Amino acid sequence: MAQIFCRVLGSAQFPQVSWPPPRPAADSSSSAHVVRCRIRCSVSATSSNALTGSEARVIPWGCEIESLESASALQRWLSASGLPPQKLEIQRVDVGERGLVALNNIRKGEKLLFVPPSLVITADSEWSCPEVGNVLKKNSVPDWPLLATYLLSEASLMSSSRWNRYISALPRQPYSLLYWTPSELDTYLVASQIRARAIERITNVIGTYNDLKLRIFSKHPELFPEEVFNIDSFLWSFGILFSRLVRLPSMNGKVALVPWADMLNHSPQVETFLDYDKSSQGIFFMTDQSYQPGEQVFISYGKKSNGELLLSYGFVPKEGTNPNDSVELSLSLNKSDKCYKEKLEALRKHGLSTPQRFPLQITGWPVEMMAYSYLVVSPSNMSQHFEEMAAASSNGTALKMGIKNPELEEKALQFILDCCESSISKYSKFLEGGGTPDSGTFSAKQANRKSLLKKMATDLCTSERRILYRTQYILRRRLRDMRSGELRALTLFNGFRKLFKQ
Ligand SMILES: C[S@@+](CC[C@H](N)C(=O)[O-])C[C@H]1O[C@@H](n2cnc3c(N)ncnc32)[C@H](O)[C@@H]1O
Repeated sequence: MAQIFCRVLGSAQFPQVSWPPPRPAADSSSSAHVVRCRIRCSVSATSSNALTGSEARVIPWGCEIESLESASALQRWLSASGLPPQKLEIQRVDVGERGLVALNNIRKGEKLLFVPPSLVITADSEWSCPEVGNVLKKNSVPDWPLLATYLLSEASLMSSSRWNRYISALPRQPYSLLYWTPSELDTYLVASQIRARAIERITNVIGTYNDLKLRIFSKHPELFPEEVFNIDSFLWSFGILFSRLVRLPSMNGKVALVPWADMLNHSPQVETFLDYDKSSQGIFFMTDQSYQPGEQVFISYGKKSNGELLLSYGFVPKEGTNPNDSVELSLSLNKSDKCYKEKLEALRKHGLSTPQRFPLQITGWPVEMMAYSYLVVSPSNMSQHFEEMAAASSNGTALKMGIKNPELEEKALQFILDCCESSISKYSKFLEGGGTPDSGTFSAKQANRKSLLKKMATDLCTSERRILYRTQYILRRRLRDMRSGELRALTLFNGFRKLFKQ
């Protein structure tokens, strides 16, 4: 399948920005104009920060996600600005707070939306403060940080920006893992590998912001005032990109924010995605099921696991409804292994390391994980095969029969089973213990947030443990069959021996 929201990252993380060293500073003669036109936003410190757990500034843009007022204003503005009449309307919905709901009968295979390019935000969009955009472009800032800065620059201009209606309807406080504090990640996601992915992502966003600040913002303080371009506002704008940006296959993979289309929620049961229609010159999608009036219409954000959906979009689908769900199992070389160094070297040569994470699905595990396990349990007399095992762990090529033998296979399966069981026990400790008890007193808002995060973490951990239980069951059965097969062979052999002795 081609692309959908935030496909740009796939399973990898945000690419750290590194572009050529800054060129000579931009002409600052126009900066007075920029300062005049930018409405300085006063921000207050009330909520806790995803990075340090310290006090952070409240974002003054956007709205509460359940707010329909700003969504209706957005709808009116879009219609007046060239959005053709729609068969859909923004409404409060059961899944996803606000969503697009069918106004008429919609057939399977129908094309919907047709958002014109003039209503789409891309890296080529005009800046209300062109001086700001020019500095970023002169410094060859890549699309993602450029769009994050664009959003903030336009947001700070409020009604002077043409995107005011759009920005006012964006959620002020999304719940993606980008906004969880380190202590929330540690408390609620201690068992899940998604915690490490969240930390990687937060670190990358901070690194990107620091790069921008060092190379550009600090050199043009009149264009990039700290009140607007700070780490808290960047976390917000990156959060908006992670949860709403689309990559359009028919526009050579161009990334875009598509107002109106980005009100569509995700369903793991549909496969349709947004794209550009060359003939009608608009962003559209083709329904892959029919809808009756009043029903919510969905698209797919991609074949993502529940953990990946929580990471970028801040929600976990209902248990058992996501056919693309998976859980990562972390495998490590044994530090006391005589061949530890040799094995690690072979892994590194193929872009792997220790520990290494592999995705398990309810339907099975990747061949790469099996090859990695062979390498972990191989004795030193198999060192001539380490290289081949490491390669297979990386690219999934089949191991030769000479390497695969029943004894080693049994050891490898037992190793995976042990890792699975130790992971299950971490999940059970969290799920049955309910995490570390909350200490201190909280405002109603803080208590609300805590119970929401805890619910999402519990849903995620329950779905991940379910996959681990299934894997454990299959591994145990396979080992039992192997062992009973060995036993049968041994009994048969002893029977023959007795026969020949007689
Ligand atoms: C592209 S926006 C969709 C519009 C969004 N509901 C709104 O009101 O702005 C993506 C966000 O919608 C919500 N969302 C999308 N699909 C969802 C689902 N299946 N269940 C719960 N929330 C969902 C999440 O908050 C996600 O970050």
